[in-house]
Amino acid sequence: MEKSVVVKNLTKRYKLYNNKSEKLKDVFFPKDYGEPFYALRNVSFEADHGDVIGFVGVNGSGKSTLSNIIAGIVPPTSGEVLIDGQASLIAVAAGVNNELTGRENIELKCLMLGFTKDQIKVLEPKIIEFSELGKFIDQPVKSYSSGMKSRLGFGISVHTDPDVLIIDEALSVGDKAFADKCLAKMEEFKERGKTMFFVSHSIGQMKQFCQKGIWIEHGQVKMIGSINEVLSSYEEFLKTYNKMSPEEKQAFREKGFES
Ligand SMILES: Nc1ncnc2c1ncn2[C@@H]1O[C@H](COP(=O)(O)OP(=O)(O)OP(=O)(O)O)[C@@H](O)[C@H]1O
Repeated sequence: MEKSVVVKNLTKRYKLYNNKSEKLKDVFFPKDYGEPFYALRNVSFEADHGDVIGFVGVNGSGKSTLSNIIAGIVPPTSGEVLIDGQASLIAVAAGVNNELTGRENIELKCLMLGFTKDQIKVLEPKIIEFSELGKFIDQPVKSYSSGMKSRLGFGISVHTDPDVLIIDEALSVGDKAFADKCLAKMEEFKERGKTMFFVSHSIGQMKQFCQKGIWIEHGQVKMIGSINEVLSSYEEFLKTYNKMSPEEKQAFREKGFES
């Protein structure tokens, strides 16, 4: 494949229900129940090999939905994502099974990615050392803090060498020392020409790390360009957005309801 990632006309529609009974009835009468909500609408873009692209947008604009679909964790309602190789997502709430221990998660994820038992024996100690989880590695992940889950997810993703790495807010929950270690690893990936998507509310990290930016608003691409261009327009918009009352902000975010 010439491009690293091709995203074509991606739409994700959820349905919102007022209660559980509505959700059940929707199975039988899908036209009558549930209010459609578009988390993404006709999103298209391409990434070249080695691109480091930041997704910006206010809360609820669709950045995580897009990240999850690119990683293959959430199916789109329509449209498609083509990836040259394997994509891996690092996010606080994704990719790890809460019922399993940290070690079991490492083994499961590596097996799913096609690593042999001998390869896993080599990888496992490296992932454990990177994650700095100590004896918690043999505790179920449901007992982990969000920072600990992020450490485990980060450790697994960077050591399994994906072709495309998606980092969704995973740095914001760790402490500074761990975030620095992750940023160093991400720089290493960048030097090796990997394609990366980065979601963060930290404008500073975006500027430091990304070359290109995609601004998502109401589930649609508002702007694609160099990271400096996109961030300067986005920061300009934030000046107005930040002055809105909580009600006005909510009304702005809920625009996805309009079909
Ligand atoms: N499973 C779901 N069911 C219904 N709505 C959902 C679901 N997942 C996400 N959404 C909605 O889709 C919209 C986009 O959510 P998403 O998490 O992609 O936003 P985001 O840009 O990543 O926000 P944030 O900056 O707060 O992380 C939100 O309005 C959210 O409520």
